Parts: sequence; C-alpha cells; structure tokens
Amino acid sequence: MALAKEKIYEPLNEDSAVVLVKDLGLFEKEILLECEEIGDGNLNLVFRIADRLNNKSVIIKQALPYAKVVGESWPLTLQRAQIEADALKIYHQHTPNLVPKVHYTNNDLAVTIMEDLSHLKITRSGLIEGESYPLLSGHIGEFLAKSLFYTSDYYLTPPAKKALAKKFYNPELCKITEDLVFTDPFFNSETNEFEEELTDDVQKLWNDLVLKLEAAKLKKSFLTEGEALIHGDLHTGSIFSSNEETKVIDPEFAFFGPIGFDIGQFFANLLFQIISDTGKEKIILDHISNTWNSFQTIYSDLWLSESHEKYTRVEGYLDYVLKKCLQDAIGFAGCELIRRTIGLAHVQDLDGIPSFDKRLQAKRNSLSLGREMIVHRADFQEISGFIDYLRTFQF
Ligand SMILES: Nc1ncnc2c1ncn2[C@@H]1O[C@H](COP(=O)(O)OP(=O)(O)O)[C@@H](O)[C@H]1O
Ligand SMILES: CSC[C@H]1O[C@H](OP(=O)(O)O)[C@H](O)[C@@H]1O
Repeated sequence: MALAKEKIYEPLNEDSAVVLVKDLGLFEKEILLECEEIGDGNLNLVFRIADRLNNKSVIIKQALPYAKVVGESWPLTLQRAQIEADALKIYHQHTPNLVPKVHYTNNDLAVTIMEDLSHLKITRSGLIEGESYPLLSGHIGEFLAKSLFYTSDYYLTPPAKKALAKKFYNPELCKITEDLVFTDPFFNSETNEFEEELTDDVQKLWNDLVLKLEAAKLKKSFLTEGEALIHGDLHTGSIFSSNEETKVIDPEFAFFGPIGFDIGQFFANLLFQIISDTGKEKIILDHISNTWNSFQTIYSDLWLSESHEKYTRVEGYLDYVLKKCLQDAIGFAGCELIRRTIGLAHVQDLDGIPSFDKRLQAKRNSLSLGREMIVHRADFQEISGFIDYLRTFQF
C-alpha cells in the first residue's frame, strides 16, 4: 500500500504505519521494524516505530475523524493534525530545545511524524511517581515567554499577526474548551462526571451566581482575546520531562487566544499535585513561582529589546499586560481545577488516589480552591501574593 502517494485518509494500524515510514524513506525497505500503538490521550492515534538494530525510532501521530475518548458519535475535524504540526514548527523556530522535531507531515492523512521522546517521561506520570523535575518550570517559563511574545502584536506587524491567526483558525477544538472547561462544569450538563457523594458540593457550585459571573468573564476572554498563539492544552500530560530536558507536545488546540490561558492550565495541573496531598507542596509552589518569574523575565526582556509596537515604550503598559496575564492565569487555572474534577476528562493525580475518602476530600479541595481562584483572581498583584495564598489555603 503506497499510502503516502495515494493520500487517501484511513486510520493507520501497526502494519500500515510501518509501510508508511518505509514508503517515505525514513527507514530502509528491508529493515525489521517494531511498531506499537501507544496513544493514551483522549483524541488521537500514536505509533512508535523502532529499528532496534540501528537504535533509531520515530513517532507517528494521526488524528481520527472523531474524539477517541467518546467514539464515532463525536466527530472531530482532521484538520487538527495540521494545526498541531504547524504550531510545533513555529515553536521549533523560537524554542528548538523545548519541542520535538517534526520530520514529516501529510494533511490528507492527518499524520505528523516526529522525534521519538520515549527516553523522557510524561510529566504528569513522573510527578505522580515522585519525580520533581528541577528544570521544568524554568523551561516552561521560557517556552511560554517566547511562544507568547513572538506571535503577538508586540513583535509581529498587525498584518503578519492576522495572517498567522488565520492559519490557526481552530473552531472545533476551541469549542471543546469553551464547553468542557468554561461551561459544562458550571451547569448540570450531560458531559459532567463525578462521584454521587459530591452531589451536594456540585449543586452548591451550580447555584453559585458569583462564581458563574466570573466564569462567564473568563470564557469571554477565551472567546474574544486573540493576543498570541496559545498552545491551548498545556497540562502536565502534554509535557515530557527528565531531570535535564523538557519537551512540549500536543498543540492541536492551538489558536490565537489570551496569553494567560496556557500559564493557567500549567499552574492548575501542577496544583493537582498539592491537592492530592503527595507531600510535594514546596516543590510545586516553587515550580509555580519559578514558571511565572522566568516567563516574566524573558517576556519583559523581549518586550524591551525586540518589540516594534510604539506603545511598548509607554511606562506602565508592560506592567498592565503582565498583571492582567497573571490574574487571568489564576482564573483560568481555577476553571481547569473544577473541570478536571467534575467535568469530562479527569486527571490521574485525583482519580488515582487509592483511598476513596481521601479522593473525595481532594476533589472537594479542588472545587473550593478552583472557586476561590476564579472569584478572587483580581486580588493578586504579584506571583508572591498568590503563592502566599496557596501556602495558607486549608486543603
Ligand atoms: N513525540 C513523542 N515521543 C514519544 N511518545 C509520544 C510522543 N508524542 C506522543 N507520545 C505518546 O503518546 C501519548 C499521547 O500523545 P498526545 O499527543 O498527548 O495525544 P492526544 O492528542 O491524543 O492527547 C503521550 O502521552 C505519549 O505517551
Ligand atoms: C474530548 S477531548 C477532552 C480533553 O482531551 C484533551 O486532552 P488530551 O488531548 O491532552 O488528551 C483536552 O484536554 C480536552 O479538553
């Protein structure tokens, strides 16, 4: 089967994935290849293809025409593969050390072939197993600063930015976030999933009009503020780590959105490690603080040295942008805490807590912290105030 030449979409299997990489000349025709489907995410197929003899391997990621986690009843655009590959290529220009290298893309097949990162570990799993990844927050702060600055109006000319934003028109994937992060968990929606024992807590949340008003404002920001190219799904399952390296993967939700969103998603998914009471409070708080500080330092340097926008020289403008970004990030993080607790697509940090009682308590804590972060986000002027608040929060 000359899949690459015919360009007719069909989902790959372990045999056709091998045919594809050989057709493309990525491996010799005669070589013995091992292929395994390793996708553990909610949406796509992922194959690892290895030539053991020559110690060479690649990853093929292929979009399915539906959301894998739900099935064929939830159709989903194949175009997300192109968005993901294009975002990875842009990230590679600015932070080549922090993303996998893309070897090949085929939009008809919805396929991206990329560097195999199997020597690293998915950060969520590593953190759950007790790793602390000392370089993680510095690396993610750099990734955020560069990706969010170089794709913004502060760096690009307005026509160039608009042309790029057009390329990242991603309505179907945005709709998933608009529904699953910003809407469904705050209402009695069919997609929600939670333990019966949490019913009273969840009802209270659904009746909380102060919370709902603030969630509405955050959703409005997500819907309307096209500040820069955001990853759109920067949780700890979208990051590979070791003690030396960090690599961001899976930007299929990328679009032009508010710059606090990626930061907030990363904060929330770190916070699950405190909420699940793993004894890592100091490590995680240091990571949150250091993510912000390295983001702020690098972003500010770029703003001062590389911006073409005249207003960036006006005193107070950078402080305004950064403060809004921090407050938005705290609010977005609150939404992520709530959605991963009672909405669709939970996290192993919480669902994997072995004791039922402790699991319920952690989920209650996640809901109450999420609520407080959404409602009180405007109280935080600096990251240090947010860290102090987290330190004294009654988990
Ligand atoms: N470049 C890569 N190298 C090694 N493993 C990968 C790579 N990309 C993805 N994977 C594996 O596949 C899994 C799912 O990938 P992901 O991009 O998160 O898919 P989805 O979009 O379905 O969430 C990851 O958790 C990881 O185990
Ligand atoms: C129906 S998609 C649910 C959820 O899945 C995505 O995560 P991932 O692709 O990393 O598994 C994203 O977070 C969506 O909100």
